[in-house]
Amino acid sequence: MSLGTNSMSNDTILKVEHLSMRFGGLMAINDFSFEAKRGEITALIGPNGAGKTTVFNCITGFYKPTMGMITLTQRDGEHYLLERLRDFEITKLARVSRTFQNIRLFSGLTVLENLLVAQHNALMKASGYTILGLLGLPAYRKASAAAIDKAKYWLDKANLTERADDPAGDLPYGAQRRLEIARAMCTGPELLCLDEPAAGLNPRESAALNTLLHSIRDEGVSILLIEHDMSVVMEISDHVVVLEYGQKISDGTPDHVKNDPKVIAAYLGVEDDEVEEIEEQLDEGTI
Ligand SMILES: Nc1ncnc2c1ncn2[C@@H]1O[C@H](COP(=O)(O)OP(=O)(O)OP(=O)(O)O)[C@@H](O)[C@H]1O
Repeated sequence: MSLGTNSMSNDTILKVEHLSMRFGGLMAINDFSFEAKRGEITALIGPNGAGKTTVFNCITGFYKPTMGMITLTQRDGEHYLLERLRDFEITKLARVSRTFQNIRLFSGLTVLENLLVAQHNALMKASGYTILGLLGLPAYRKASAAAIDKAKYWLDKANLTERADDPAGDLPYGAQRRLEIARAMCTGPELLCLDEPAAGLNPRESAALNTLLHSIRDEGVSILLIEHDMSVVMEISDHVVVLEYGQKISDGTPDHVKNDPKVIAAYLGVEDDEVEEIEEQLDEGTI
């Protein structure tokens, strides 16, 4: 649902307010709020089962939240309430794209074809949805050339130009991950949501991923990611939000979060009364 424009800060691309998600008797997300800033990489982290994927699924329309409001503000100030949109509308209207934990490419199509298929909707629109449009309309020819240019641009950014004509399924794992992200970029998102993009990557592939994510951010596209690999999170994120048992326990810069006793306790699996002890150890510099 588009709300038009209003005075909310245009620096915030995503505002999640009082989000709750119940599965039967389990409150997977409980009154969770955070903001992601435009042009930043925001990481959502937390121990296994903390609720990260559930939050992602609420933002991208796979789940309808039990309660709460999720506002996406585009560059031109247009607002969308994501919890009221269907998943395809979230991609098409609100311009939110996502990737999944498990790679979902068209493995029999070439690398280039994967990037062109992602632009199918824009091309069909330019054709006027007619065969004559496909064959002769100048608008279609222009859109088709633009689609090829965009595909070439993201092939280059993802360092995949040399593999453009190879089947996507033949690429090494890390290259498939970059292709998935390049494909998402071909849909022209304002917010890119990545579910564990570094999972299973070797250090070289991880470095190539970081380069790609930085180049996406440098174009002004905002990134929200779930990631388990702390070295990736600390290296590439501008802002980190930490979830535990469906609730926010920390929110700030990577440095702030890294030194937050509550976060250390959550990751070490200690009880609440041991947090003070960790605080003392942090002050003494013994951890
Ligand atoms: N569709 C569902 N039905 C029932 N329970 C669910 C469903 N999806 C998630 N849950 C539960 O909600 C809680 C949060 O799960 P979620 O997958 O969001 O956590 P996570 O932080 O992404 O975990 P991980 O790091 O292991 O992927 C878990 O207890 C999980 O079992």
